[in-house]
Amino acid sequence: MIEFKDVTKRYPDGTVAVDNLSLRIPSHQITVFVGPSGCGKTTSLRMINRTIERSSGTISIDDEDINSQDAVQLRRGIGYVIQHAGLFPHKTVLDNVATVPKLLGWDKAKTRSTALELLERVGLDLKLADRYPAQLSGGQQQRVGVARALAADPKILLMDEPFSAVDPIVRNQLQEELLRLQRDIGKTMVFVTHDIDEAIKLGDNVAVLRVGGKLAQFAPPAELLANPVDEFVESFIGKDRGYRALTFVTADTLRLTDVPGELARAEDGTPKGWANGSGELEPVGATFQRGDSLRAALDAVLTSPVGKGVCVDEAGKVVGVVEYAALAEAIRA
Ligand SMILES: Nc1ncnc2c1ncn2[C@@H]1O[C@H](COP(=O)(O)OP(=O)(O)OP(=O)(O)O)[C@@H](O)[C@H]1O
Repeated sequence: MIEFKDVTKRYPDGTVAVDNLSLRIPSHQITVFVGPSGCGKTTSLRMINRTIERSSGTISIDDEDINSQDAVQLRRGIGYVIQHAGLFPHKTVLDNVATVPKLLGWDKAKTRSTALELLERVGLDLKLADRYPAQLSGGQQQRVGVARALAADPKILLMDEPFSAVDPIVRNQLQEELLRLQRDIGKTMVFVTHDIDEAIKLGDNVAVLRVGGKLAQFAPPAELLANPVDEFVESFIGKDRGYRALTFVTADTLRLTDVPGELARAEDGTPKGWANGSGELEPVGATFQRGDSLRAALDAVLTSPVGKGVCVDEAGKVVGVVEYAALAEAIRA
């Protein structure tokens, strides 16, 4: 656990970037700092690895004050990923990833095998290992940045707007990959973004900061959407919060009805289309599974030509359909 207790950062010109911040960042989860420009997200993050020193208060990692440790030693146990990846331009991808292992004096063979394994883990084609950063796309550079930060197997990973310089499609892929990676590695991640959707998607917990470096709310995303503490948080979360909150409710208990005759199925049980009475099949629309969210189920209903969402199992076989009424019932519950 990383704990901030009454932490304040006042820069030499008098700017108070972080004001009396207290919060507990749980281990093995993703905690996101989000808020408008200049609210102290980066300052808060960088105080954890002491690239910025706090003015007062304490920050501890697993109950040990970070100021009682040597700053260089501390930083070696904390991975750090920044916007534009911050790769060394004159080093190959492999050498970038191997930076910390080399500093730690690992032997060549172990360094190389670890670097290659990490590149694979973050979804990079190993053919790119000998390229230079300028020969990669923005998304690929970010993956290298994550691999480099993970190279010495740090317990903590700090990420400062790592995905904000790439286009929305790549950004979405990188977010999905980060969640997949986190399921494997279970690091304590602290992630900074100004994008509330990114915060809600990635965070197990979200700290919303307001300008002046004050904590407005610290809560899991579902709670933030359901119960914003004040108008600032509510307006920062934006519109559609009720709809977006459906992401955090599973479709497990939805009442399904039997498969109607009009839903044509292939031999393997997968849906083929809705019969429209004139001998043609209309596309099924989106489908959902039991473990998906109510939002996915609602999407299935809305994209269905007959207003019935098709529920499938893992193999894609139809298990039932859901109608508006059952969905409305589940949403109200
Ligand atoms: N070295 C510095 N000297 C003086 N003021 C600074 C310094 N670095 C940051 N600040 C100020 O501290 C406040 C918080 O900055 P910080 O970079 O932590 O915010 P942020 O939330 O990460 O912003 P952004 O989303 O724009 O990156 C801002 O008002 C900023 O201008």
